[in-house]
Amino acid sequence: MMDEEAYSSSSDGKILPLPDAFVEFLNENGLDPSIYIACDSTPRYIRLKPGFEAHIEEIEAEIKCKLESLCWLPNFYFLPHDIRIASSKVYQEGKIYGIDAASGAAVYALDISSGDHVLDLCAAPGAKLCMIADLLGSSGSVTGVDIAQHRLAACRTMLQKYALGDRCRLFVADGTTFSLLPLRVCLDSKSCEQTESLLEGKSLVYKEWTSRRPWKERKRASKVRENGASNSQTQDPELIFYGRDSGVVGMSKNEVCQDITNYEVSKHGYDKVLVDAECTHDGSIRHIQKFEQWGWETLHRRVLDAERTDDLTTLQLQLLTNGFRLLKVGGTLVYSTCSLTVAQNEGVVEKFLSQNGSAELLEIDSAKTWPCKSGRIPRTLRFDPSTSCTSGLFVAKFMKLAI
Ligand SMILES: C[S@@+](CC[C@H](N)C(=O)[O-])C[C@H]1O[C@@H](n2cnc3c(N)ncnc32)[C@H](O)[C@@H]1O
Repeated sequence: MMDEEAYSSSSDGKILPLPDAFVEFLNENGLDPSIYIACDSTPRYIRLKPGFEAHIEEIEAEIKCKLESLCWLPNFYFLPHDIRIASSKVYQEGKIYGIDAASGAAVYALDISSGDHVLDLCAAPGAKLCMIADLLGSSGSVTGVDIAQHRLAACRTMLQKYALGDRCRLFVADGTTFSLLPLRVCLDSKSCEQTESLLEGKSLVYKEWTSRRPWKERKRASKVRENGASNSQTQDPELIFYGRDSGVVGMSKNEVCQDITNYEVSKHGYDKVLVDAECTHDGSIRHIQKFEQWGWETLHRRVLDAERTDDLTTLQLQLLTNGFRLLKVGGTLVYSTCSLTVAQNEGVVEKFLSQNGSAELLEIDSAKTWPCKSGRIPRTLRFDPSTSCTSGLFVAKFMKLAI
């Protein structure tokens, strides 16, 4: 339980289970602290893996509760607070997984079609990446990038658990400088049967991925990581996973990691990019609640510190700019954060638009039936617990125009 002194009152006199410093942070950022009152009643959600619709009764029997579907998002169900799914067979087999409905909406905003090549620039731990891979079906590809190796390793585990990795590649890399194209050209022209051979010039080709990598290869990767730790700007992307249909199998390292020109990007860049950027997580009620265990004193350093917020907005703009650079002309990008502050959302969007003449802010068509509010810039969206019965999320969508 929280300390008595950790309670604070909102402008309408309601008692909030939040420390004064956090309420002050919300007030400074123009956020209504009372949205956090709904935190205890905000539902949890699960997504049913497509193809398992006929198994719903079996799933209900196993988790011992009736599942109510969410009317505005396909395959999403409410999960009562007292139901635990982690030890259930259906969860362990990957038929259901926990993901907030607002996160699901950000992925739907991408409007993924079969055959798309998708880049997820801040992919770990991977709930959105799994959903992207799910929506992609049996063509196209998804490339996940994250700077945190251990978090991306968790994402790899999740992809394997849900059997969604066939068309995925995962790179440990800095999303602000990541510069690899999708392997669309190669996917069209190469067959996986060339895997066992060596290419001319003795360049090694990637064989089918296995978790049991040869000792020499693991040593090389850890050396690269060590060197990179002292000079993260020049670190090469490290491929930590690729599926059998990701286009990597049968390719040489040089082919996978080749340099690109702007002309190539405009034609062969990604069809869709998700930049679910690092942020202060202040919109994620469950994240804020964790400070009860971590100690409210750490909230200042992790969320409220103005210097950290300035660094974050710079990082967010760089991630958005680089994600947009890797988009082909006519492609679309979704920028999202689980912060509700203006600086990390509309502030970043405004700066980005002023620096990128080929970016157009798009209306998100599917959002017409979503229970969310418009952001301070028209066409942007805000989810929050009291409006949407979800965690807080900001979503903006852009298209790359030919100029
Ligand atoms: C909000 S989380 C992403 C959540 C993820 N999209 C999901 O659905 O599970 C932000 C992620 O950005 C990553 N990150 C932070 N700085 C980065 C950078 N410069 N390049 C790539 N990823 C970065 C963090 O490691 C973190 O995993």
